[in-house]
This record gives sequence, structure tokens and C-alpha cells, in this order.
Amino acid sequence: MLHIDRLILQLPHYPHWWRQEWTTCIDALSLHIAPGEVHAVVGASGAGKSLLAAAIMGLLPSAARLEGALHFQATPLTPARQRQLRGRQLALIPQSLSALDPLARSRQQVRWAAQRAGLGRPAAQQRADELLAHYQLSHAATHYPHELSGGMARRVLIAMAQVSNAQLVIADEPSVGLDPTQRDRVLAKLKAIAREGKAVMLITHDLRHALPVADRVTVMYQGRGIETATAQAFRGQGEQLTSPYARSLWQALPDNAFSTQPSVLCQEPAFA
Ligand SMILES: Nc1ncnc2c1ncn2[C@@H]1O[C@H](COP(=O)(O)OP(=O)(O)OP(=O)(O)O)[C@@H](O)[C@H]1O
Ligand code: NI
Repeated sequence: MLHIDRLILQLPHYPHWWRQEWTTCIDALSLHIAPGEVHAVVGASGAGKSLLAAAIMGLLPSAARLEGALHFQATPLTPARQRQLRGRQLALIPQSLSALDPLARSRQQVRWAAQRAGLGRPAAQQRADELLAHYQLSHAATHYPHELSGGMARRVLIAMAQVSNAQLVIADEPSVGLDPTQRDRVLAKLKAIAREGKAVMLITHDLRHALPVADRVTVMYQGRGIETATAQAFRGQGEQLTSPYARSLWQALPDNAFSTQPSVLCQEPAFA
């Protein structure tokens, strides 16, 4: 469905006002996402995850330099094709809440997304109302973005992406600011979308939230794809992981703290 081959992304920066330099934000990254798959992209803050999403959607800053190949459904993702597919076959749940139109009510934002995806106005309105109810936002349907909490705004963005019925959904930190029930609901929805034969890229800094729903995980570090492994490889001491970085990410999870501290196990046999 989505093939990324040795993608390199550079952005300009200015150490002094007269001197421009290029920072490599994505460095020869390759990954592919198959239909039916939830593919998690996990890495620390600044690893380049959101820029990867922007590169796929065609939403990079205009000064960006991009090399390598991006294919969606075996056809190159040119800027014109990205424009044509965005909000239709390609949907993004953006990390930034500022993606919402500050002058539109929640109901309108979701309806517009439905109309962009091809629904007529009455059907779009009905679908928007159903999704707002699903995400417990009916009471906020007439609210503007500044009247929404962070978690509510996030759920409006999720409803907007869901309404498009896209073949590839990129969810960039979709559960930040949500309570555990809402988070589980969103992650379950992403899994359900994949089960319909669509592809989901789940971007998160938190491996813990990704593993229960992901089929495969790509670990990013400073713009590079360090390792792609199945979710099942994250078990035990991480013996099945090939990179020390992916292993240490796994071992650093709170539930694994005991397994990385043998002395604790010795003192507390009840935990063994
Ligand atoms: N528009 C931009 N111009 C210049 N540099 C940028 C721009 N956007 C991001 N960067 C830089 O690129 C790097 C990767 O940023 P990115 O937002 O992709 O990280 P991330 O992995 O999504 O992090 P987070 O988990 O905090 O969202 C960072 O060092 C960031 O400072
Ligand atoms: Ni990000």
C-alpha cells in the first residue's frame, strides 16, 4: 500500500542570518505498510516522526529538500497526487491541535471533512453527527476550537480523519491528552480500520500504547529507521530485537523495570 524507499528530508536552518545550512531530519528511511496492517512508528521527541507524516501527506514546509521514493498503491506520490488524495484516500490525524479551523464549529469541521471525501451535504451532516456522538462530543458540536479541551479537540481531529474512509490513515500521536477509556477507543478504532483492509501508520513516542494494536513497529532515532520488527518481537528481554536501541526502548517500559534489574528479582521472589 505505502512504500517508502531511502527517504531523505533536509530542512534549511540559519546559524547566522547570512548563512544557510541544511539539517537532515529524515535520513535514508525505508519502510512499507501493507493493507490490513497497523504499523507503529516509535521514537523519541525530535526523531522525525511528524515530518515523515508531513512528507507522505505532501505537507512539508516549501523549503524542504526531499530525496528517495514514496509510492502509494504502487504509484509515485507526486505533489499533485498528494493534493488529490489528501482527505480522501490519505487521511492524517495531525499531532498539532492548531490544524482545526479556529472559525468553525466542531460539527462543521467534521461535515466539511465528510464533504471533501465525497459525501453530499445531508449525508455528510448525518455522518458528522454520528461520529461526534461516538466520540462523546455531541454536547460540543456547536463549540469553536478555543472552547474545546485538548482531548476534545483531538477527538474532533480523529472524527475528521475517520469520516474520510481513507485507504491509508496516519495517526500522529492520536491518544495524547485522552483519558484511558478514550485512548483505548481510539486505538481500537485504528485496529478496526486496519481489519477492513486499510493501512494505518500509528505514530507515537510511547511503545506501550503502540504494542497492543500494532502488527509491526519501526523504531526511529534521529531521522533514521533503526529497526522494523513485529510487535511479538517485543517480549522477554527483547532477545528477538536486533538493535540495542530498540531493546533498550522495550526494557525501559515501566512493566519491564523488574526484568532489567535482576537484583530486585532476587530480593522479591514474589515478583519473579
Ligand atoms: N518546520 C520545521 N523547520 C525546521 N525544523 C523542523 C521543522 N519541523 C521539525 N523540525 C525539526 O525536525 C526534527 C524532527 O521533528 P519532528 O516534529 O518530525 O519530530 P517528532 O519525532 O514528531 O517529535 P515529537 O515526538 O516531539 O512530536 C526536530 O529536530 C525539529 O526541530
Ligand atoms: Ni511529532
